Amino acid sequence: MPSPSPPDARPSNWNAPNVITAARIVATPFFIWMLLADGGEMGALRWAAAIFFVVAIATDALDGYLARSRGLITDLGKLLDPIADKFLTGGALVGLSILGELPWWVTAIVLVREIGITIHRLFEARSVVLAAAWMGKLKTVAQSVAITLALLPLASVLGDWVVWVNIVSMWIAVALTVASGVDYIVTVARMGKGVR
Ligand SMILES: O=P(O)(O)OC[C@H](O)CO
Repeated sequence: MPSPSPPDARPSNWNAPNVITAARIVATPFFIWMLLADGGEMGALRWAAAIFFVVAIATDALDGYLARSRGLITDLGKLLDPIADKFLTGGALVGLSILGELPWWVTAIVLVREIGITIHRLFEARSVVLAAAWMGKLKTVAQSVAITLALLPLASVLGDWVVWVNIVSMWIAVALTVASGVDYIVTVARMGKGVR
């Protein structure tokens, strides 16, 4: 009599958290189109783009929670989730710079860090999959807050002080982007030397 095959302990790559992450990647070009189509006019499409961004960021928290709480953490998820975050935040920053609402140097610093770390993470994945560190997650939160403030046409409703809050939040996001990039490089260097 054939013995029952042992249950596969590894979760499938195409589980709910990873499907949500992939959906975020597929939907991001639509967000960029809405942002640019409004031409900085702060009309309905701009509101739609801002709401899309907030919902997409919320699903980022949701898929992370689902993966951790249901034991659905996979190597694919560890690679895909940061890529989805970078595609969304990078797309928002490029869109804001194209619209003339954000200096290109801010977008350039963030893109260099994000693309550099992504390429390195994909390269390293042949031997070890490096999940996001706490500082990288904090950086993503700071970027999300700054971008949300930049996307929402709040200054016309609440006053110019919102602009200053946005500028400060963007500085914090850029500082954390650089700091978490350095943290990533130091961690990888220490791993290379066998230090944990
Ligand atoms: O800084 P990274 O590249 O590790 O990515 C952080 C993630 O986006 C956090 O969800």
